[in-house]
Amino acid sequence: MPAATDANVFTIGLLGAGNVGAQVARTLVEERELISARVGTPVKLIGVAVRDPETPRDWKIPGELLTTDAEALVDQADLVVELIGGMETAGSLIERALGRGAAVVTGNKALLASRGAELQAIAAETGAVLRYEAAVAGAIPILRPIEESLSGDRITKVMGIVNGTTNYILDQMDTTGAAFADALAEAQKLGYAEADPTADVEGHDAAAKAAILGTLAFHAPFTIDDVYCQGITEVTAEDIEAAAASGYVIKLLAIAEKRAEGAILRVHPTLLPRTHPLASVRGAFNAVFVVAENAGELMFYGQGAGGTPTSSAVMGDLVSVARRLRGPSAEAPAISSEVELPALPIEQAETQYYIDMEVADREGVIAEVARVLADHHVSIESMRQPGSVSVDGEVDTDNDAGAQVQIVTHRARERDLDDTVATLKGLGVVKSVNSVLRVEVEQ
Ligand SMILES: NC(=O)c1ccc[n+]([C@@H]2O[C@H](COP(=O)([O-])OP(=O)(O)OC[C@H]3O[C@@H](n4cnc5c(N)ncnc54)[C@H](O)[C@@H]3O)[C@@H](O)[C@H]2O)c1
Ligand SMILES: N[C@@H](CCO)C(=O)O
Ligand code: NA
Repeated sequence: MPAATDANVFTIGLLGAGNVGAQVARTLVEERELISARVGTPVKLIGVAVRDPETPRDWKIPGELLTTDAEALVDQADLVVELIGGMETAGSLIERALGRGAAVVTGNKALLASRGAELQAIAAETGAVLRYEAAVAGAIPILRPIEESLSGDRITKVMGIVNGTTNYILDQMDTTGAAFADALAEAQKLGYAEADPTADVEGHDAAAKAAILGTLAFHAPFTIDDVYCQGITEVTAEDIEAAAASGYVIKLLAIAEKRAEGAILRVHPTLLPRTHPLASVRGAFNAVFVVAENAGELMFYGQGAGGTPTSSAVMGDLVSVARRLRGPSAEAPAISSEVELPALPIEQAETQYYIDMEVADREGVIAEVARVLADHHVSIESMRQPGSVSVDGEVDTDNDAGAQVQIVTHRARERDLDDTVATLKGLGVVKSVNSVLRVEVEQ
C-alpha cells in the first residue's frame, strides 16, 4: 500500500473488492482524472483492503494497492469506502473511520438498518460524514432525493421494489415459468444476490431498506426490528399463475407509510394489478414510489443491484462528499464548463420514424416508395396498409381511390429522413404525406 504524501490529494481507502468493490476500484483507477475534475481537487485511491490478494477479481486491481491490513488503511484515508458487507468487521472499521473524523461511504444496508443512528451519532461527534446511497435500490438516486430534494415537503408513503434478486426470481417465474432455484442461481451468478441469499429471499434485505427509507422519509429513527417481514419462499408457481389469471402480478414490496399515530413498515409479497407502474418493473430492476403532500406521486426507476450499477451510487456519494470537504466550494458549480461540447443541429439526430401517407392504390407503388427510402439510406422496419378509404369513410378497393400506407423506419439520420420525405412528396404516386413522427425505441 503506497503512502499518500501530497497534502492536497484527497485520499480514498477501499475496503472489500467483491462485486461492487472491484468496480469502484476500476473507476477510481481508470477514471481518476474525471473523478478529480468532478471533485475539483486530485483524488487518489491509496489502498484496497482484501482478505486474500491472490483471489481473482472482476477487475484486476494493481498489486501495489492491495493490502490485508484494513485498519492501517482506515487510519490513513480521508474517505473510507466500505464494501465488505456484514456486521462485525464492517461495523468496527466504519466506527474506527468515523471516530477519527474520516468520511465513510458504504452500501451496507444491514449495518445501517440496525446501527444507523449510532454510527450517525459518532459521525456527528467528530464532524465526519457518512453516506450510503448504494445501500437502497443500488444505482437509483433515492436517498439524496428524499433527504435533499424533498426536504421542504412531507413524505407520507414510500413503496418500492427494492430487492433485485427477488424481483428477478418472481419475474422469471412469471414470464418463463422458471423454477425458484434456477432463477436464484442465475441472480447469484449475475452478482445481484447478497453473500448469503437467504437475506434476499426471506425479505431481510428489503426490510433493511424499508427501515432506512422510513427513517429518512419520516425523520424518525427506525431499525429493521420495526419492519414486518415476509419473504418470497412460500410463493408458489400456482400463486403466480392464479394471480396472472386475475390480472395481477406478484411483487415483493417494501412499504413505509405514515399514520397520525405512527408509521407502518412492512415487506411482503403483494399482488399488484398489471396496470400498476410497479408491475412493469422487470428482471433485477428496482423502482421506488414516493408520495409527498405537495409533490404528489414520484417514481424512481433503475438498476437496484449488480456490481457496476451499484458502483455508480458509491462514486456519486464519494464525489459529493469529497467536493463538500475539499472542493473549491461546498456545492458543485451551477453550470459546469468541464467539457467542450457543442450543441449539434437537429439534422444530425438519429432516431426511428413513423411516416403516414396516402398513395395511389395500384401495383408497383409500394416498391416505388420503398426504393425512395432505400436511395436515402432509410430502411423499413415495418409497413402497414390499413385499407383504402374513400371519402365517405367506407373501405374501398377501387383502384382510383387512395390507399393509406404507414411505415416505421429503422434508425435513420434526420437529414436523410428530410430528403426522403421531400422526394416522396414529389413522387407522382404519393398523394400526400400526412404525418411524420419520431419513434424512440432504443434506450
Ligand atoms: N451486489 C450488489 O448488487 C449490491 C447492491 C447494493 C449494495 N450492496 C452492498 O455492498 C456491499 C458489498 O456487496 P458485494 O456484492 O460487493 O459483496 P461481495 O460479497 O461480492 O464482496 C465483499 C468482499 O469483501 C471481502 N471481505 C470480507 N471480509 C473482508 C475483510 N475483513 N477485509 C477485506 N475484505 C473482506 C470478501 O472477500 C468479498 O470479496 C454489501 O454491504 C452489500 O449489501 C451490494
Ligand atoms: N442483494 C441485493 C443487492 C442490492 O441491494 C438485491 O438483490 O437487490
Ligand atoms: Na440508491
